[in-house]
Amino acid sequence: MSALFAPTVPRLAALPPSRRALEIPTSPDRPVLTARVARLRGAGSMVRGRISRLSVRDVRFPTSLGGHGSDAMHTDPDYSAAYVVIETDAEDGIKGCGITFTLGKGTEVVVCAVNALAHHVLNKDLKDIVGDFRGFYRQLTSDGQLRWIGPEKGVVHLATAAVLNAVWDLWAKQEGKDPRMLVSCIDFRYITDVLTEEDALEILQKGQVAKKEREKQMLAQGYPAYTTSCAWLGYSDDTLKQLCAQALKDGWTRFKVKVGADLQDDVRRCQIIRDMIGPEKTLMMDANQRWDVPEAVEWMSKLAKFKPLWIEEPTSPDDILGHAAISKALVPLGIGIATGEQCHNRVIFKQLLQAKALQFLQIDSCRLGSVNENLSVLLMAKKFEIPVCPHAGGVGLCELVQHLIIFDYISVSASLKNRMCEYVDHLHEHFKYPVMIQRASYMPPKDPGYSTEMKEESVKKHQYPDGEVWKKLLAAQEN
Ligand SMILES: C[C@H](O)[C@@H](O)[C@@H](O)[C@H](O)C(=O)O
Ligand SMILES: [Mg+2]
Repeated sequence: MSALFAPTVPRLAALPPSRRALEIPTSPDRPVLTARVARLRGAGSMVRGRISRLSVRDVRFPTSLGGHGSDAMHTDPDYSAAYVVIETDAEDGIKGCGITFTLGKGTEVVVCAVNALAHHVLNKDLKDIVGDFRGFYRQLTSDGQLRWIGPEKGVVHLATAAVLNAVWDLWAKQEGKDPRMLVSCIDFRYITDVLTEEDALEILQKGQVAKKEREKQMLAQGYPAYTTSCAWLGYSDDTLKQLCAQALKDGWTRFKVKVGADLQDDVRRCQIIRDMIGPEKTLMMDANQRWDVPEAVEWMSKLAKFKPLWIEEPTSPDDILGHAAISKALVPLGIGIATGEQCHNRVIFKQLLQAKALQFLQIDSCRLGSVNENLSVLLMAKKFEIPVCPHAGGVGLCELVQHLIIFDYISVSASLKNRMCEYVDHLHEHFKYPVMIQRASYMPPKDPGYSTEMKEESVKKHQYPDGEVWKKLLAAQEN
């Protein structure tokens, strides 16, 4: 039902109206493509085209000017994206769009990496790519020369995410997916000690039970969200109060506040927000990797009175045992550990789970190797019974990750307990299929694809350094 995964919606939406009548909604015991439809189209004809063009652009939004997105470590973030578009020779006008999220200057480095990866995609048939998606994923992440500057982490992995997100968008616009197909996209290398292909299939098959009810529930109520928009670190107390009052009016019940730079500031800001939202509503805190391990425990002991559900990224994202130590100290105070937005790959997530280092797992649609790698993490989280609460915000992260988390609920976790997806109220107007929030919940996307496509006008305006917005800003800086 989420447009990326539910077999019915993307295909219905992608087809011309005259052919929609042929579609029969899928159910667990019905193949994705019904025999009748397959016969009419010619089996396999849904996946079509050879990738004939890949373009990548450096798109930046000057969010730092308003302090939007600021935290204890990223004080002047310009929300940006390396924006990839792939086209095919199929002459159907369908293109695949992919992004990865970056902050300003970092974008130009990611753009270079995308260009370095492009030859893996160009001139390939989409059918061959998705026919062996696991192999293709491995080809991209195991490039004999590029993996040296990864492997599967940092700039090359962000570039991999952007490229693969475009492939998923293209594929999702063309056809739906079933459990076996999804499992065949996952590279299980390095994780078979906790999740095998058989485990994955078993989880997904169990996830088919009562799936229709969960789909209906999502369509009616949406997926619960929380907001980070009120309490960026660079916001004044007045802005914080004003945004918080508005969010309460809009029905938000879960809030995240940035902490970690100055304890007195944190105490004051947390007091303001707790007073405004009251004792019952949910509060989360995010330190963005600011502390050492003992410092994290000490600092959070002082903020415990504000009853945070979790502290996010208390220390280096690479410090698995450090997270475990912090978790051991803070869980007795009722504070869980959340992390993931800067986790390199599935291996780090595996170890975080093995080490009992987190209580909330935060996948990121643009840092991990696209849907392929995120699927493996969702399945591992299910195996360890750790709730997934995705990282979103940035540019387009909400648009992408809503597909993953709604899929998680419908087909993997089957639970909403302790689960919610981040929401940030910025930059959605630049997307062709922006997220829809109702009653503080993500309403399932119904348009074809992965909601990755940006409006051409927005891309042109914000392209760095020649777009209209940057030309003006850069000229003003010179004067
Ligand atoms: C620089 C960014 O805005 C981060 O502060 C942001 O992604 C944040 O960690 C979050 O959890 O939303
Ligand atoms: Mg965060």
